[in-house]
Amino acid sequence: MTGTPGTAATRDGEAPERSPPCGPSHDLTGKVMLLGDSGVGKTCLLIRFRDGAFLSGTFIATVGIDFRNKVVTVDGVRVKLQIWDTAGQERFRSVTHAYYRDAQGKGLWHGATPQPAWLTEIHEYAQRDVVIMLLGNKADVSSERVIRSEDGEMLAREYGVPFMETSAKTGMNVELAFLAIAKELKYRAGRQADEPSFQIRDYVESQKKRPSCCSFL
Ligand SMILES: Nc1nc2c(ncn2[C@@H]2O[C@H](COP(=O)(O)OP(=O)(O)OP(=O)(O)O)[C@@H](O)[C@H]2O)c(=O)[nH]1
Ligand SMILES: [Mg+2]
Repeated sequence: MTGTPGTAATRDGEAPERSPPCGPSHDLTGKVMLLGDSGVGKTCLLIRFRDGAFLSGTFIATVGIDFRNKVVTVDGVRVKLQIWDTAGQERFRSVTHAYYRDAQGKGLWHGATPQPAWLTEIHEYAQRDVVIMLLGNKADVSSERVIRSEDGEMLAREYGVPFMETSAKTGMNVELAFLAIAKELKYRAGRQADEPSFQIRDYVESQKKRPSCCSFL
């Protein structure tokens, strides 16, 4: 869908993209960016989604920007998500801004408190019709979870974006977060005549799991 930086690049251990004899491996491509403060779990969410594993142990902050591809099938359409994992540290901000322009989907992951500043950044640097999703990661950590959830819901309502809590540790809602973006991109790419309209916020609300709760209730 876009000529994005790195589209033709290959990673260590990742084969260069070639079409198999029977046709291309996907029907459309979308670029997704993960944004948020350092340590909120962006890289872990990507690894959970891509490889089904959790990176526990020593925290290694991302330097600059990195990407992984994953093809998902939504409603019979294969969508290649090119997922850009940005560094949350302030000193890399100018590097990551350069990549905003071509992204169709963005995930904002927040740890303890929602960060409206990231939404302001997206509006400043990204395309107008970018798909934004607000995620509250580390939902498996019980402390302050409910407060976080309420804050997240409120911020999401204010900005008109979907919100869900995720956990890279348990996998909760991780697949859904990426699939919802893939569905939206597929819907935008070409709606069939008999296809019902797709509202990403309604879809997320109907599908998301809520953290099983709460020690003080
Ligand atoms: N309990 C719990 N810990 C998590 C979760 N996600 C990430 N972590 C931990 O949080 C720390 C930071 O995770 P990263 O994914 O590296 O954070 P990041 O957002 O990529 O940070 P930067 O690359 O600096 O922007 C690591 O120690 C992870 O093990 C989660 O869902 N639950
Ligand atoms: Mg990282």
